[in-house]
Amino acid sequence: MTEEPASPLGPQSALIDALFPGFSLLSTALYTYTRIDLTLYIPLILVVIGLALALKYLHSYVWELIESSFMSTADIRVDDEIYSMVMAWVSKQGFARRSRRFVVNASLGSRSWYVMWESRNKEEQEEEEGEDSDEGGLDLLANPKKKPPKKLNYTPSFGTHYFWFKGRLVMFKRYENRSQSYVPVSEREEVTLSTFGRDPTVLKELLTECQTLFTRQDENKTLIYRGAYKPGTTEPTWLRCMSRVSRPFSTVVLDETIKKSLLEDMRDYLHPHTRRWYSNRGIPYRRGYLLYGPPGTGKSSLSFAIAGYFDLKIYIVSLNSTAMNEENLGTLFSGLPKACVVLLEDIDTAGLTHTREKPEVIDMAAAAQPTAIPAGVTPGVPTANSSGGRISLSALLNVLDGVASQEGRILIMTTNHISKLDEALIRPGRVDMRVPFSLADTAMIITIFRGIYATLEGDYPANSKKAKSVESTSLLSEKSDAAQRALQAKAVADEKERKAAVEEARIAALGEAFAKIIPSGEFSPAEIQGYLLKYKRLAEQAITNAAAWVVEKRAEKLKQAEKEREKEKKGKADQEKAQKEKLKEKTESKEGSETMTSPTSATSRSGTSTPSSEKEGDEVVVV
Ligand SMILES: Nc1ncnc2c1ncn2[C@@H]1O[C@H](COP(=O)(O)OP(=O)(O)OP(=O)(O)O)[C@@H](O)[C@H]1O
Repeated sequence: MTEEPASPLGPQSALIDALFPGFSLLSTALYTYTRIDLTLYIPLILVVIGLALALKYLHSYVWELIESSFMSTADIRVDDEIYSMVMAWVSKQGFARRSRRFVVNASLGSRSWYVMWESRNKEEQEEEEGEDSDEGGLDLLANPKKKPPKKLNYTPSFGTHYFWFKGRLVMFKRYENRSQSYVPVSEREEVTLSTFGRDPTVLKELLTECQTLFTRQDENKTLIYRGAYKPGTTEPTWLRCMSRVSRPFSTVVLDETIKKSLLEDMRDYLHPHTRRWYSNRGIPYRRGYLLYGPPGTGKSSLSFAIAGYFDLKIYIVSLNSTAMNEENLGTLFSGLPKACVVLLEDIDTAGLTHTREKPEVIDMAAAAQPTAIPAGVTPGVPTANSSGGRISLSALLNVLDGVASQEGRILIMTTNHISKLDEALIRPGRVDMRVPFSLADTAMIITIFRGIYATLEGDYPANSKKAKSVESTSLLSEKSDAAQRALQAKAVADEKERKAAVEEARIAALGEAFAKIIPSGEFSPAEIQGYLLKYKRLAEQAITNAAAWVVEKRAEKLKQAEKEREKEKKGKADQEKAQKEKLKEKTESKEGSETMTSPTSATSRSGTSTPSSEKEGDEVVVV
């Protein structure tokens, strides 16, 4: 009889099992089937494990030593614009395209700033491509379904990726920072760029290249920023929301003298020497403009045109936003660049309190009504205003004048009702120039008409049928000699010029005819432009139908005015009713308290003939 093989493990099995769970089971099984005694190898296994751990530690220690002593590293902040710049550059590199594990982004809905930039640019680029291909563009209009799907963006996933830049090996490291558990996963990343060598010049060159590529996309564009919270935080910051092709200053129809003086004033203000001039005299280097006039007269358009003309970024502040308070506004203003345009639109509707010193305090009685207070406002605590916004006039003035407010900025405020504004807001020093806008007069109507119908450079893309038909005459005699060709070219140019002059005269005559039908000072440029856009390529038809449009528009305006009068009347009636009810309630509660007063006072009241006015008057008389 053969003896059962004894377990290879001795008493030390419990200790080994504690260190490596399941070891005894594995070694017994191995011994049963192969007769290999694993316990004999325990020292060897321990040595191997120890060595592996030591090597791992050594590796990270040595690598850290190399990184700190022999490498240069740039940490890329994910909440800064540089992140978008680096990612946009990386996505165009071969190593990113070859990467087998990558991050893919498709929509603007993503929280990543890079995606916002990238998608927006792709959309703009696609739109521009659509405009350039004449036939394709029309095709898309006829069949919108044909629009190609949005392109996807690929960037390498978490890990270390290597690439060559200017003959140097560069490491692009993207990893998740697990310690930031309070921010969304998509924002929890860290990005670094490193290269061998103690000189970081190559990294700086790489970052400059990223920046150049990024800003090249913005040439001739006005960049628009709005206030927003930093991803995953409640810290306000400026977020680039879009870029627009800069609007030529000449396309804003405004009195030429006003336009000229405005431009001269701004040019002088932005001159490099002006800052010193201001500081020498102890005057804060700021300038404010107030654009006022009826709606649709070009106030916002002029603001954007100014930003484009001086190549400045434009920062739009929404004072009506429920998230806007003095602290947030202050943080935003302190984050403004040295020279920029800050736009406060429709300042009269921003719901600023009209007194500087007395912020409104919410009535505790009204607070009992569930709808009386906007969400997030504490009863009894001074509030900025009563109409939704959170900012008071004094808070706004503090921010505009305060130390945090960046010097060098151009502040533009627009309003439809200058009379509604507090004098403090528009006093000299805060508003240095007031620019009036008005409804379209005859000259403006003609200019708007010409602006729509005159053929401008780039109206027809080079490859379009119309452009080709204009150029075709020059191809007629390719075989003729040089002198002949020069003569022909001149003849073609002359012919083109003559045609352009004839066309210009025709449009001017049509413009005058149009201006005779449209009454001066009755409609805004926006209304006239809106009407003409219905007949974009049919100038004559626009003139034919203009009289009917005027009649229709007048009727519409009358109706609108009637509606507003009704609304006003109703508002007044409601107000009166509420006042009466309040008075009634007050009298009733007073009478109630009087019946509850002491007999002495009751006697004295009945005994003395108190004048009725005193009886009904305020508490001071009663006391
Ligand atoms: N003076 C103008 N010159 C050229 N275009 C104008 C002018 N006024 C209005 N428009 C056109 O009308 C549209 C609306 O203009 P804009 O938004 O600038 O007016 P606004 O005065 O700022 O209006 P609101 O007070 O309602 O904000 C724009 O498309 C703009 O092109």
